[in-house]
This record gives sequence, C-alpha cells and structure tokens, in this order.
Amino acid sequence: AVKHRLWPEIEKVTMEQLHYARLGVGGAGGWQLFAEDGDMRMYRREEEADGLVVDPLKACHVVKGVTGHEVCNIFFSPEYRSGWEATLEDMTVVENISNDTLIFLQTHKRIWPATQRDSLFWSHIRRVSDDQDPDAHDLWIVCNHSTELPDYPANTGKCVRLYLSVSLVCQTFIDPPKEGERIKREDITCKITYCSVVNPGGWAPASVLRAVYKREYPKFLKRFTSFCIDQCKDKPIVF
Ligand SMILES: CC(C)(C)c1cc(CCc2ccccn2)cc(-c2ccc(S(=O)(=O)CCO)cc2)c1
Repeated sequence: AVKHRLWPEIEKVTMEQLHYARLGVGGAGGWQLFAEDGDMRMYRREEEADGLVVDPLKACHVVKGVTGHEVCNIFFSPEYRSGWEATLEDMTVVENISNDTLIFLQTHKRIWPATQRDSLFWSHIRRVSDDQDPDAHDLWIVCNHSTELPDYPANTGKCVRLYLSVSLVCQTFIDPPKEGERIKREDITCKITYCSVVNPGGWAPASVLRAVYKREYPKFLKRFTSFCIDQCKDKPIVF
C-alpha cells in the first residue's frame, strides 16, 4: 500500500518516543517527583520554550486486570475519549490515515485566565516486540504528535493552537495460572509509562499553568486507568 506523506515522521517520532519512555527518571535527567498515589509516580521537569511553560511530564503506573493492548486501544480509540478525557470540549477525527493512524482536532476546556486551546495531532498505535528481551511480553505504544493541515490552520478562530507530543507505552506481565487453568484478569499486570510535553502555544501564566498541571495530571491518569479497568472487567481479555 502507498504510505501516507506523514509516514516517515510517524515512524521516527514513535520510535523516539518509545526510547524516551524507556529512559529512567533517576540520575541527572532533572526529573522531580511531584505526585504519588499508590503505584502511580508522576515526575516533571521545569522547562520553558520562548518564555512559555512546557514542563515535560513522565508518569509511571502499574494497573492490574488489563493488558497493554487493551489500555492502548482505549487511549487511541475516538469512541472512548469522552469517557476519560476531562480536558475535552470537542473532538473530531479529521483524517483516517489507516486503522492504526488517525488525525484528531480537539478543542480543550478553557483554563482561566488563558485563552481556550485547540490541538491538531496525528495519533498512532503500534505493537512493538521487545528486541532486547524476546521472551518479554510485547509493548504497545500510542503516540500523539501535533501536526499541521491546510484545512485547519492554527490560531485563526477563537482558540490558540497548543502543541503536544505525548506517548503511552504499556507492557503486560502475566502470572502463570495453575496447570491447565485459563489466565484470569487478576493474573494480569500492566506497566504504564505516560510521557507528555504540552506547549500552550501562546501566552499562559506560568504560575497558573504549573498549578493546573500539578493538580490535573494525577487526576487525568487515575481517571484514565480507572476507566480502562471498568471498560474491560466484564469482557474477554485482549492480549
Ligand atoms: C492542564 C493539563 C492537564 C496539562 C492539560 C490541559 C489541556 C488544555 C489545554 C491548555 C493547555 C495549556 C494551557 C491552556 N490550555 C490539555 C491537556 C492534554 C492534551 C492532550 C492530551 S493527550 O494525552 O494527547 C489525550 C488526547 O486528548 C492530554 C492532556 C492537558
């Protein structure tokens, strides 16, 4: 099949994001732990780009009862988004590149006193076999990365266009069931790494943004993972 014009970028960014997600948060990376809740650890770095707060975020979480494939499917699929994405006011799929790559146009709820934001990004889901450790379980990754389309120019309407680069990387671990027994959901553990850089794209007060990021991101990940558990609990396991 003819590859889409964005394919080289999608391939490159997805692999870069996978590498970045697997980097630890120790050492000189400058990561500060700012939120803990059970198995969830949230780290941030204080970074600015042209005076705008773009604090990179890395969150690590361990969730029982769902597979990485199920979690990434829910994160990627448009039909579930309104169920877990509280920052959303509106969402449209503006391009269906393939069954594993979509382009989204989203309008986000306004964060007072900043102007309302919208986002335009490609979203790509992929299974990655772990080349280092072949008998480890597969990884699943969803990568969301801002893009431009002539039909949806930035900053022409009421919203300021934000720029994001986000990845959700999930690895599934299965406790072997007793001899001859089927794998049950309680035998499954999913290790989640969520990385996000959201550049507000225009003026937004650093103090307000940092306060909102610190308050909203922990809620965002807990809400998302709870939604996944609820969605999957009565359904057959998707490995
Ligand atoms: C406050 C905070 C929680 C950081 C926040 C505020 C805003 C609203 C837009 C905004 C950003 C900055 C300044 C003003 N408004 C958007 C997002 C955001 C965007 C995208 C994604 S995603 O992971 O790609 C899932 C698809 O939506 C997650 C979160 C986060």
